[in-house]
This record gives sequence, C-alpha cells and structure tokens, in this order.
Amino acid sequence: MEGIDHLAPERSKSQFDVDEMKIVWAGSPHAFEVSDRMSRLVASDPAFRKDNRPMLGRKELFKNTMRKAAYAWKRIIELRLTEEEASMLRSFVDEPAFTDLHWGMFIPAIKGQGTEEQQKQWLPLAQKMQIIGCYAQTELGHGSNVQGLETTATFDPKTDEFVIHSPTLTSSKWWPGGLGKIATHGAVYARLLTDGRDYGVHGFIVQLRSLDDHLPLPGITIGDIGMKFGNGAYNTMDNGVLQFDHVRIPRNQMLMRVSQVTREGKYVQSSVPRQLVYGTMVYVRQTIVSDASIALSRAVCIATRYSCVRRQFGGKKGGLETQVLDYKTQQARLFPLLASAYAFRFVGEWLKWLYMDVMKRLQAGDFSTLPEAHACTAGLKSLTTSVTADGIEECRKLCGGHGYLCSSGLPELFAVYVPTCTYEGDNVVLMLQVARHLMKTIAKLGSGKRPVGTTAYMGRVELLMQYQSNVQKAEDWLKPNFVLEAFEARAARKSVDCAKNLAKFSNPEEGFLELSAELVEAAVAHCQLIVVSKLCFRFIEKLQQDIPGKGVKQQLENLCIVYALNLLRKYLGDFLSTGCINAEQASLAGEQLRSLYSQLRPNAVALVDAFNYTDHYLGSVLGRYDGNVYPKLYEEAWKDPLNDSVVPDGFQEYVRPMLKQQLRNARL
Ligand SMILES: Cc1cc2nc3c(=O)[nH]c(=O)nc-3n(C[C@H](O)[C@H](O)[C@H](O)COP(=O)(O)OP(=O)(O)OC[C@H]3O[C@@H](n4cnc5c(N)ncnc54)[C@H](O)[C@@H]3O)c2cc1C
Repeated sequence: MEGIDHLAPERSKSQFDVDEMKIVWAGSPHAFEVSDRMSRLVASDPAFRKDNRPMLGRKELFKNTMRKAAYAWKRIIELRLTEEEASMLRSFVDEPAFTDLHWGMFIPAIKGQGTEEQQKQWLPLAQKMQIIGCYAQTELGHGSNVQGLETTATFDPKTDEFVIHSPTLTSSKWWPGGLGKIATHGAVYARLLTDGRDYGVHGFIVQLRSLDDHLPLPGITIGDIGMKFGNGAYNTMDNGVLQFDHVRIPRNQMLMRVSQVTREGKYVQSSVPRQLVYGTMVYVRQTIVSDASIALSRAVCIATRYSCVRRQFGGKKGGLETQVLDYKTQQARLFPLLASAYAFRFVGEWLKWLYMDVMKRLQAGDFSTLPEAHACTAGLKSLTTSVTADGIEECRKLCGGHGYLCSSGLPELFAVYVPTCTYEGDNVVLMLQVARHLMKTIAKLGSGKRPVGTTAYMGRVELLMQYQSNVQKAEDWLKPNFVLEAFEARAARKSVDCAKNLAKFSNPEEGFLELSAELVEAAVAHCQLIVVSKLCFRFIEKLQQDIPGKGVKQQLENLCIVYALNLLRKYLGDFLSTGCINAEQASLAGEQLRSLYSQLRPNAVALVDAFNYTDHYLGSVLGRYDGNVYPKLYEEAWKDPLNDSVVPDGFQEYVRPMLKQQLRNARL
C-alpha cells in the first residue's frame, strides 16, 4: 500500500492550478520557495521528530524541547540562514519553546521600548543567544488590567539603582513563557516609584539567573507554574512564576525610549512620542492573525483529506459507501472553515501593509490613523483567534471518533492553540476596546470629523440606517457590492443601537458596563465587516488584476463569497432584526451557499494541498498526503507504551484478585 496516492482521484477532479495557488497562499514566489525549503529541511531531519510528544512525561518532554531548540539554532548557524529563513525553520519545528518568547517578545520589547544605546547594549547579546529573555508582565492577581500590576521598581538615588520588589503574593509574576526554567533575563513590567510618586507601569531589563551556573540571582525566586491543558501541547513551554525580594538593577536598565528617570530621580518624557510603542503591538497582533490562518488551515487540511477517505453508509449492493465529504452537512461545517482559513491568510497580508503604513506615518509624526489601526488589529486578533480555536475543535468533530486520538494531531493542535484567545489580550477585553473606539467614532460624527480607515463606512451612517438590500435572485449574492452593503448596514446599525442605549445612562461608564455584552456583539459585527470588505474589495480587486494560473481566481472568488454568506446565515438574527435583508433574501443566500459548496467539493483536496504542508508539519495520521489512513492508524496504535507488554503492569496486583474474587486478601 506504501507509495499509492489514495487521494489521487480527488486530486484529478480539481479545476485549478494548484502550484499557482500555493504561491498565492504563500504570498509570493519568494515566500513560497523559502517556506517550502525550510519545511522540507525540518521534515527530513529525524532530530525534529514530534510524533511521540503526547506520550512523554513533562521532564522528558521539556528536555526534548531544549534539545530541539539548541539543535535548530545550531542548524541556523551552520546553514547561515537569513532571519526570514530562521524564523520559518523555527515555525516548522512546530513546538512551543522558550525561544518563541525570546525572539517574539523580549527582542521586540527592547527594539520598541529601548533607547538606541540600550539596543546597542542588549540586542547583540540577545541576537547571538548569549542571553535568553522572556516577557514578564502578567501577575498572579492581574493580567488584563495591566495598570493594576503590583510589582514595584523604586528608584534609589543614593546608589543610582532601581529596587525591584514583589510586595504581595498576588504580585508574583505568573505565566511568562521561558521564565520557569530557562530565561536568563526578563523584560519585567513594574510600577515606577520615584521622587515620591507612582508613575505607573514601565518596562525594565532584569537579569534573573547567573550566566555561569544558571542559578537564580540573590533575591529572586523562580519556578515553573505546572502542567497545562493537553498532552504534549503547550507543556513544552516553561511558563513561570517569579518573585523579587528587593532586587537591585542599574538605572540604565529601565527601558527608556519614551520616558526616563534622571540621575536625580526626576521622571521625564523623552522627545520620542509615546505612540511609537503601540506600533510594536500592531506588529505582534498582525503575526497572530497570520498564525490563526496557519493553525486553522492545518486543521482544515486534516479534516478535508480524512473526509475523503472516510466512508459511511450508502454503499449499494456491496459497492463503496459514501465519502463523508459528500454529505451536505459535512460540507456546510467544513467549507466555511476552509474559506475562513483563506480569508484570514489574506487579512493577515493586509495587516502587514497596515503595520508598515502606520509605522511610516508615525515616523512622519502623523498619529491620526493610530487609534483606528490599534482598534482594528485588536479586533482582528480577537475575531480570528476565536474562530480558529472553535474551528479546530469543529474539525476534530468532523473526523468523528478518530479525531479524538492524539495521532490525528487535532487534540494537540487545539490544546496548543486555545490560549491564543487569552494571551496578547483576552479576546473579550479586546472586543470591548474595539467597542469603545466605535462609540467614540459615532460620538464624533456630528462634529464633521470624517471617520478613517476601517470605520470610514460610519461616515455614511445616515444612508446605512435606511439601507434595504436589493438582492432578488440567488446569484445576486455573488456580487461583492450586495454582500458588502449588507454587512456595512448591519455593523452600523448595531453600533448606533448601542450608542442610543448608552445615551440613556447619566454615567457613561456605568452604561458601558451594563451594555458590554451588546457592545461586544457590535464590535464583532464591525470586525466581520473588516474581513469581508478586505476580501470583497481589496482582494477581489487584486484578483481582477489577473492572477495567473488556470481557475485560481474562480476558486478564490468562491471562497470569499462562502466566507461572507456563511456569516450572514450564522448571524441571520442580526441581519433580519436590523432590517438590512428580508427573509426571502436570507433564503436566497442559503441557496447560493449550497451551490457554492457543490462547486467547492471537487476542488476541496486541491485547495488544502495548496497550503503545501509536509506530513511532518501536519503531524496527523488522518491528514496524510497519501490518504493511507487505516494501516497507519493501526501501526500507530501499537506504538503506545501500553502495548509494550501484552499483560499490563499492575494486572497481577489489582485486576487478577478482582477476577478471582480475592480482593479481600489483596494488598491494595
Ligand atoms: C499559555 C499562556 C502563555 C502566556 N504567556 C505570557 C507571557 O509570556 N508573558 C506574560 O506576561 N503573560 C503571559 N500570559 C498571560 C496572559 O497574557 C494573560 O493570561 C492574559 O492577558 C489574560 O489575563 P488574565 O489571565 O488576567 O485574565 P482575566 O482578565 O482575569 O480574565 C478572566 C475573565 O474575565 C474577563 N474580563 C476581564 N476583564 C474584563 C472586563 N474589563 N470586562 C469584561 N470581562 C472582563 C475575561 O474576558 C475572562 O473571561 C500567558 C497566558 C497563557 C495562557
């Protein structure tokens, strides 16, 4: 059976050029070439094996992660990989590790918040991994409310030092990845106390462990916070706890790009505008949106391939049973997720552009688009990670019982992914920030100030309040304008509704708390509109400029409309109750959606092949490229340590006495 492509009949049905689609998915021929090369490099190296991960105990698991991280670094140096290649290689190793926080948070914190001098001092050490950093912000008692952090950094003018201290149990740093066992340094966030005042939370570089024997420095208590959800999964990461007992650091280890403490202990703002720091946040969130598309596409790839292999019912006269992907219910659950994976990929690309635009403007002293960009990235982080976490779980269910096996790859993917909904901003808290921005935008409408960027549609609020869809037949829903207008009207009406209700409160903050559930709904509607508009217009516009490759454009157009119409059906209550569309138009959307599912069906496997994932990266017996699922599932089962012996350890002591009615004499 080896060497046979069981999915070949599916691949031969496809109506588009998969190789061209691979390039569209990757972003460019260059991006495709690098990611293809790096993924093969990792897949072909047995040192990066990961199939045994769910069975390893914590210590062994963690030791393995240290080995892989060191080996990956060695390969990066030996092969003289560029930054882009190195970061791709790390992502294909596909194992959360202390290095993620070092590269992803510690180094960006220094770059974003450190002065030039500090960058010169710390970045070369960090970039050569002579020091390993973590990002220590969250505490046992406070996470989302950063201003509530309790760790203190008190300036001592006598010695020109800050004294870092954890005054309470709840001020213990709690959660930072890499902190528990590895980090030598941390970007530590603490309340700055100087000159008799509390200046709020600021960042400091603090050495945590000795660079000789790796022991915590005096006054520092440090450890791992314990096992987390799932087997393998995020347990490869040493999320840590940290307490300071009057630990002294030199004054120049405060991250001083936007504010400084002088030798005399005076707090001064630097000439660098505070807003520049937010640029880093926009960058980090943009990566999270791109990563959401990766995680969702992995799950969708597994579920799609397996749904073509799996057959249930309908075999007539001993013939083959029906492939489960041919069931309309399977399609209606899976294809919107396939469409979302593509949608988030393109929105991630757009966010890259937005980040560069914001940075260009900030450097030119133009801060006008920053609040909007900030709200937009916060909302898209929240939206895409929530959909992805739920989507991975849906893919597990789409694979029936076998999806629950660790060898399907889905339980671990889910367990690794779900905390994304919490870190880098809890998703609900982020949506509330978006809602605040929307309410401010509406409040300013009367002043003649035109809303910008993704809130520009609010400038047409009066028209949108009157809007009624003109869709008359199912095919009308294929026209981007019809889709976009319905989403704009729904989003505007939900926000205006909230604004009207808020106005009834004499205390706006009380009103905000009371209406927060509705405000989150309005923010979600706004964020869904952003995705739809970026797809319907920007992306389809790009498509009009001729995407090479037979049939590629058609597939992408279908996916865009599936994404939007599925949302419209899912949130039908919103669209109907706000009067943007009527019941007949809703039914036509359903009809169009079913027709698009039928068009996607023959292309489904090719559309997931376009992600170009190696079997190593997918890590799933169900999602194997060759579809050879059953023999491999059978093989995997025998690898379980329980199958090392025929009679399990413990049988003689515990089960045999039960069987022989001798429990009374057994030593239990
Ligand atoms: C796997 C993992 C890795 C992490 N890595 C790091 C790291 O490297 N460094 C670091 O510093 N931190 C890290 N964190 C911590 C993470 O950033 C925080 O957990 C996150 O910011 C959420 O804060 P919290 O835990 O205080 O949640 P809470 O804010 O306590 O949330 C609890 C509930 O309250 C709700 N809630 C909170 N505030 C409001 C509000 N104003 N209105 C309505 N509802 C609200 C939330 O929606 C949620 O449902 C990590 C966390 C995890 C899970």
